[in-house]
Amino acid sequence: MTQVVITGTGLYTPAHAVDNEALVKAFNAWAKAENDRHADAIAAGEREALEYSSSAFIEKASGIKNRYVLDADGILDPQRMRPHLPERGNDEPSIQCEMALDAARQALASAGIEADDIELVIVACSNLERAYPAVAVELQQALGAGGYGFDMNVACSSATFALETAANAITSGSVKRALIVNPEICSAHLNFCDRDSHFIFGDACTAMVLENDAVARAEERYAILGTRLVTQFSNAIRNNAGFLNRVTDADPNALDKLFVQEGRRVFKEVCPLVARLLCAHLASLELGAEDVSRLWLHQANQNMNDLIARKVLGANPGPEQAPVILDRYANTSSAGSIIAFHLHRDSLVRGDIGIICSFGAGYSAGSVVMQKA
Ligand SMILES: CC(C)(COP(=O)(O)OP(=O)(O)OC[C@H]1O[C@@H](n2cnc3c(N)ncnc32)[C@H](O)[C@@H]1OP(=O)(O)O)[C@@H](O)C(=O)NCCC(=O)NCCSC(=O)CC(=O)O
Repeated sequence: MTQVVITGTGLYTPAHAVDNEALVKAFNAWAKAENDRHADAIAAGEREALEYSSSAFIEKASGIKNRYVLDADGILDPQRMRPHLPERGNDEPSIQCEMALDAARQALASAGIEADDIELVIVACSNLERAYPAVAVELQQALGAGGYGFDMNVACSSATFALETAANAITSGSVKRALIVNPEICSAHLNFCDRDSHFIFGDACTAMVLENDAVARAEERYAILGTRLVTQFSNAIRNNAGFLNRVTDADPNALDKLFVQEGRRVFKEVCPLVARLLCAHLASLELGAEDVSRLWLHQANQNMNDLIARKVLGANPGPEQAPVILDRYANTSSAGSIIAFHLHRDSLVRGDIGIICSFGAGYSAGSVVMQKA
């Protein structure tokens, strides 16, 4: 039987770091200016004054202390409150292709292979820069990869869904090597004027090389023992941006064309869904909590991750067992669990078992159980 292995990973981290203090300062300056602008209406009781944000709340409610973004200046400008990413011409590389190239080259180097060894390129992320041509096809050409490529979007679960897709392509014999990249520009879909969520997201891009074990060259390999995916429709995380916006005569700048969530509901509904998925997946592989050395969980909220890890492992996990990267990176959507895998796997030894787990909009959740070979 074909064994699929992960042989390389890469991570692109944007140059601009924004800590909670800087973000809150910009939000509060914007909120004060709005309140000043509407002072009469507020005094007349016709309008509620905007409340201020606080770093202490953000860290306590989410665990986030910092995020990396493609453009900090636009986000931190109270007159703008959104990144500024100038439009690129058709003859220039797209932003997502550029992010992906950096992460992909690292992943290829760690797998010890060349770009033309790759036969399948999947760009999997929450937001794609354009409708077509696929960013994956642009990346395929920019890298010099062979075969074919396509884009896919399963929001925060894009990476795990792509892992199953790529693993199946290798198992079927269709390709021997695949590259998955997750270029997330979450700062572009985030409403920085929404006190409830302005702190949630950051930008990053991850990459992974998957290979048929029989052709892999890298010494460090993670054998995929199984994948399991689940979806369950919910409006609790939603973004109505889409190509029909122009023709429905809806306001294309309306706030529902950005990320909107009911955070409490997400917390309550998604934790049990994910815990059930992971426990059932382990059981189907005849594994128990005691067999799991590491949980590389989706990085959205620290309290959520603690709860899921407790439900799956039966005890509070140490930082080694369920590594945290959301304190530095915030929620980078599909890239989050892969950043955790990329940065926190060195201490594993041969035979150790770990799970990459995603969850998010859809709802969607994915589990990839791996063993260090
Ligand atoms: C968003 C949250 C951090 C919010 O934390 P809480 O639920 O504890 O907080 P809350 O909204 O109930 O608010 C509690 C109190 O704090 C106040 N409050 C809200 N925002 C504040 C701020 N910025 N500063 C100070 N106070 C604030 C509220 O008004 C309220 O006040 P009062 O008490 O006076 O009423 C959390 O709910 C969360 O992370 N949920 C899970 C979200 C998640 O994982 N989403 C997935 C994202 S989608 C994803 O990952 C990507 C994808 O799928 O694409």
